[in-house]
Amino acid sequence: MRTLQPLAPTRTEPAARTRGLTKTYGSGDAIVRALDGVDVEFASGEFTAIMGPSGSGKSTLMHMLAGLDRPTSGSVWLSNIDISDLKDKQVTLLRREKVGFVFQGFNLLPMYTARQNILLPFELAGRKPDPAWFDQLVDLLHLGDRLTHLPSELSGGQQQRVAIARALITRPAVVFADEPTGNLDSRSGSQILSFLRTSVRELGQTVIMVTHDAVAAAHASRVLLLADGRIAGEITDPTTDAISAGLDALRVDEVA
Ligand SMILES: Nc1ncnc2c1ncn2[C@@H]1O[C@H](COP(=O)(O)OP(=O)(O)OP(=O)(O)O)[C@@H](O)[C@H]1O
Repeated sequence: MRTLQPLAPTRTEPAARTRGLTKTYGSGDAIVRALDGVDVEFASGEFTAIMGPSGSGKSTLMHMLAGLDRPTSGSVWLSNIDISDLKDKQVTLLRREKVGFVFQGFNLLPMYTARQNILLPFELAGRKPDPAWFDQLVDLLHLGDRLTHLPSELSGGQQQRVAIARALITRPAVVFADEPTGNLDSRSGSQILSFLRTSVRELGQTVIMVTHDAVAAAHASRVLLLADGRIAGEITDPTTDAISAGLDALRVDEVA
């Protein structure tokens, strides 16, 4: 068993934060305020789940934080860099360096082996990976005997473990996970959530996960509740029951 090396134990500034973050779609009577003046911070080395009713702005918030879309107004800092005013090309380069993604549908390249998929971010950036870090992640995610396999030869859980290794290989400031267990059975899903939690607790990774699943969110150290494009609440050290109660309270507010 290898000794796990923390990512960067001295980092103290938030991994990501927003001020007055607003995103509207459409105009006039048809305007939709997907995010409405959101102020939020994500500490380095924290595992946050973002929850809320359908249409509350979860995906929009994640896209803004990851620099995949632009705010209408307000600011987003990723690793203390204000990305709101950067040019598209600068955001793309920053995202490549600072952000890892884990998607519901795994999003692996079908003609690449597991090893090639994990190393893809380095291929794109034209940089060399750290072989010791690669070995450590492969060990941690139990992928040692799957590296030469294509995604079609892997189970869903194994494919998602490859996707997590690919997200972590660049030691990004933030890993964004979008419903990472949505396509998995409960056993594989719970393994994936444990790996994400281990990456936070033992490697110092910062993870921000969007999910509808209270059981999944209970693996996080904090749950942010969104409603109508605003932060409607926060639960620290969440349990499934506390999360369900928080979501129920939002539904009651919606009906009232
Ligand atoms: N490209 C777009 N054009 C117009 N409206 C949009 C667009 N993207 C999102 N919206 C609207 O913004 C609001 C927030 O959407 P968002 O997808 O962020 O919610 P969500 O909480 O992720 O929802 P879900 O849980 O259903 O995925 C919704 O009212 C949605 O219809």
